[in-house]
Amino acid sequence: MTRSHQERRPPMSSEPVIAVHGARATLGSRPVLRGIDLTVRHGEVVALLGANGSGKSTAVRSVIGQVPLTDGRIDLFGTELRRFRQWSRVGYVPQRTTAASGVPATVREVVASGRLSRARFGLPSRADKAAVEHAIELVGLADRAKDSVSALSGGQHQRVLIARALAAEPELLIMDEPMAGVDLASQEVLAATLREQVAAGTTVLLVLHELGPLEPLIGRAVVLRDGCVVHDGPPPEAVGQHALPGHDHVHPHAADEPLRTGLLT
Ligand SMILES: Nc1ncnc2c1ncn2[C@@H]1O[C@H](COP(=O)(O)OP(=O)(O)OP(=O)(O)O)[C@@H](O)[C@H]1O
Repeated sequence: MTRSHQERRPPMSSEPVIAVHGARATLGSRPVLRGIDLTVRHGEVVALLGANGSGKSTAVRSVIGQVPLTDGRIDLFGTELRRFRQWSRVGYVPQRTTAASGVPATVREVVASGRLSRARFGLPSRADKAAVEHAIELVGLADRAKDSVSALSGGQHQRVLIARALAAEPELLIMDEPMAGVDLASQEVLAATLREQVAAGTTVLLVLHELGPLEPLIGRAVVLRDGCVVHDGPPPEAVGQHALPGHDHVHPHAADEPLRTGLLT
């Protein structure tokens, strides 16, 4: 990332970046998280793995405050979630949806929206604009910056979402299945982008259904089953080949999904 990104980093703290203790959450009447513990320390790259419906998305959505806990506690950067306000330190890339957004925003506008949490006094500063351009370059879309996002492929959409998260130069990047439905060329761009973030010291929590091209970056894997952690340690070797014991993940983004997907939903 940029020099300013490196310089901006606070001194290494012994506080975990994410600390989840005994987290329970219910969606509808269904207990989806059933007492999860998860700790992510500064500079770690942690993959959250598990079968469809095991609670991965719910777990990361609870970490960013989108799903309330019925029990347990979550701290971000040493602050209890309900008192945490420093959201510009956190970049979030949601799971890609297939709903059309219909929003005729350009690539640059969508990426710039990710910088709003850092902009002061309303107008974007020179540094804000530079960070937006840098994020667009990182994901290899500089030549598409003025194009409407509705003209992009699914993989390019995903790159825009990631650039939007990177525009704020977050210290913690949380991504929900960033490789889902992404073509090989975009996967390589995303892996290179992530490598650069990790080298700059960014802490990363990723929901994945296979390690794939990100495998060399992953330091630890946490595997969920039925809302419980069943493994927390080295990435299971066979995950890249879909051979995790009990693996029954069916990918939600099948090849026949529409190319145009909702960016802002
Ligand atoms: N809004 C909701 N209301 C009720 N149940 C829900 C809701 N959202 C998710 N669920 C259920 O909660 C469970 C966990 O869902 P979640 O999306 O966290 O799983 P996941 O591990 O991320 O799955 P996937 O790999 O398919 O994305 C599933 O059984 C799902 O059907």
